[in-house]
Amino acid sequence: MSMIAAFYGGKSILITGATGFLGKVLMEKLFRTSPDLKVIYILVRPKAGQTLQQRVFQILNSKLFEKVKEVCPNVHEKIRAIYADLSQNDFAISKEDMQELLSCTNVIFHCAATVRFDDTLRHAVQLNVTATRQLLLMASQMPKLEAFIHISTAYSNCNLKHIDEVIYPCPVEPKKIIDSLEWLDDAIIEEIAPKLIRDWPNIYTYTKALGEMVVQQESRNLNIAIIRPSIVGATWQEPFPGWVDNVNGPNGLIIAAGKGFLRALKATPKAVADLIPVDTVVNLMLAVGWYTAVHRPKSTLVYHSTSGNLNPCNWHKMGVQVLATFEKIPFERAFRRPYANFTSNNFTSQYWNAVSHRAPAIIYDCYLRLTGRKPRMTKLMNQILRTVSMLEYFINRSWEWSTYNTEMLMSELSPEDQRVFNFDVRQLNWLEYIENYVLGVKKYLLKEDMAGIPEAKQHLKRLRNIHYLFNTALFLIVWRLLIARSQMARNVWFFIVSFCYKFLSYFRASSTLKV
Ligand SMILES: CCCCCCCCCCCCCCCCCCCCCC(=O)SCCNC(=O)CCNC(=O)[C@H](O)C(C)(C)COP(=O)(O)OP(=O)(O)OC[C@H]1O[C@@H](n2cnc3c(N)ncnc32)[C@H](O)[C@@H]1OP(=O)(O)O
Ligand SMILES: NC(=O)C1=CN([C@@H]2O[C@H](COP(=O)(O)OP(=O)(O)OC[C@H]3O[C@@H](n4cnc5c(N)ncnc54)[C@H](OP(=O)(O)O)[C@@H]3O)[C@@H](O)[C@H]2O)C=CC1
Repeated sequence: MSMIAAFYGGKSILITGATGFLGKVLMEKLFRTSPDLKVIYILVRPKAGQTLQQRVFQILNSKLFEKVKEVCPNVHEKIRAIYADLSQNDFAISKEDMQELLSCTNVIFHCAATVRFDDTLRHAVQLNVTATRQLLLMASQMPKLEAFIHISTAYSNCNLKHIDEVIYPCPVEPKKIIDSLEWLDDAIIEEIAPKLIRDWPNIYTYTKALGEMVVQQESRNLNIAIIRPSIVGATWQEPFPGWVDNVNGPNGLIIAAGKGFLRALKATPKAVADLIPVDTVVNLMLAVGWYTAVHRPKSTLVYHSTSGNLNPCNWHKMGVQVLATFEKIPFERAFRRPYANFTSNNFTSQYWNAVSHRAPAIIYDCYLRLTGRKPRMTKLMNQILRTVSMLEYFINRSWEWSTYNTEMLMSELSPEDQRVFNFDVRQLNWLEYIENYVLGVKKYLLKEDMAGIPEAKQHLKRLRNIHYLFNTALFLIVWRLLIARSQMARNVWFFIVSFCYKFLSYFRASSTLKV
């Protein structure tokens, strides 16, 4: 019997960010392993014209939840969506809902955040710092609360090289920042933002670091733990391999590479690619929830959910495997044949951007214009290159994250829990994982049918022929121009032609002698 699964039985669990990538996998696992849990409260806002109920319905009817419905047929009754906007005061939760949350919640998983690297400082602080403080205040009024699990990121201290499982202080107190944002106007805030974030690469990682400080300062006598995942990737095993549902992080790049838009990347091939499967993170979250509630550690423990120090993979190995998978399982209607050129050199990277990215986009847009269609490739390419530039910081460096607490927790689990809530990344086979990942991107993100693979392969063959034809034509044009304008080129041309002629004559003569 799993102790962790039993712990969540009969519990009321509050999840923020349940409609996000991590949140959905967390809910799925909870329902599947503890179908006797009492209720999961999720704080949701209406979005993209959908009401809360429609959003919940869509999630529960997705492929991700197929297994849950077998184990927990009344899952619809066990999920209670509460209207909330985390960027508002008191989260805009109604009095009745707030009362229910305060009196019933046993465990909180705080996943909600803005993960955009380019968000405004005001919005990122509201979501990643102020909302965390507000939730902690709520938690302090919950008599039945047993554990508060805060999800941060392994990159919250990416201005350091070696990162321990401790909370590091930020140069400016979060409270001072929250207070000043109340009276400063947006223009001034954006002006001071670069000075505040100092050596953090973006507002996201900086505000996540502030969020951790808030957790430390406002923890009161709550049982709190912080989990820091690195780059969260598709599912490894559960509920099935390769599940993904957004274009963040590696996913967007895999699409761009598979469709042949992105063929070169400014990345350090030997830098560690610290990906962690989302189900591994979720298993750790559930184990930490149990451990924090049952063992009540004296201080706030931080757990790293990273792969680099236990089972490292580098960007080169990852790129090679991604490309190998594209060979077997190509994406449909590719723009060019997939190719991966990793370079850490600035000049080479600029060169590849011009030759491999911008030039083909411009040429294709000219073709669209000439055929009376609206040009779109340059815009798309600019968008991809902008995204790549935002991710570059993370693919050109390696970090060392210590994992003492995570390993300690692993050793505390029973063999059954180690199996059901496996977060031992040492067992991960990267090649298999990456293949399933690419397949998952094709199936669940691009919604491409496997039956289209032969046609996709044919399309790639056509692209290869066009590529050869284009290169040959280009070579001939350049050569013709050179011959017309340069004596040296004419001499070289004369030399080659006479050499070929002599060679052919010799060949013909020797074959005549043999006869
Ligand atoms: C050479 C070839 C190589 C081949 C081999 C490849 C091997 C594999 C290599 C793997 C390398 C991995 C490196 C990962 C490093 C991650 C580090 C993370 C570290 C921290 C982790 C964390 O702790 S935490 C989560 C991370 N947090 C994000 O990762 C958000 C980032 N991101 C944004 O901060 C915004 O994204 C940003 C960028 C501002 C743009 O912002 P933006 O406004 O310009 O664009 P948007 O994102 O809004 O997208 C506008 C619309 O384009 C749609 N779209 C976007 N990309 C699309 C696409 N590729 N295909 C189709 N559609 C796409 C999208 O769906 C929207 O569509 P719609 O408007 O309809 O919704
Ligand atoms: N994905 C990754 O690579 C990593 C993620 N993390 C952390 O994990 C956590 C979850 O990330 P992930 O699932 O990937 O992110 P997503 O962007 O997929 O999900 C974010 C969630 O936060 C919710 N949210 C955002 N703003 C509000 C708001 N104003 N009111 C209510 N809810 C809001 C979103 O709701 P809605 O659907 O309405 O937008 C969504 O459910 C975050 O804390 C992130 O920092 C850490 C390391 C890596």
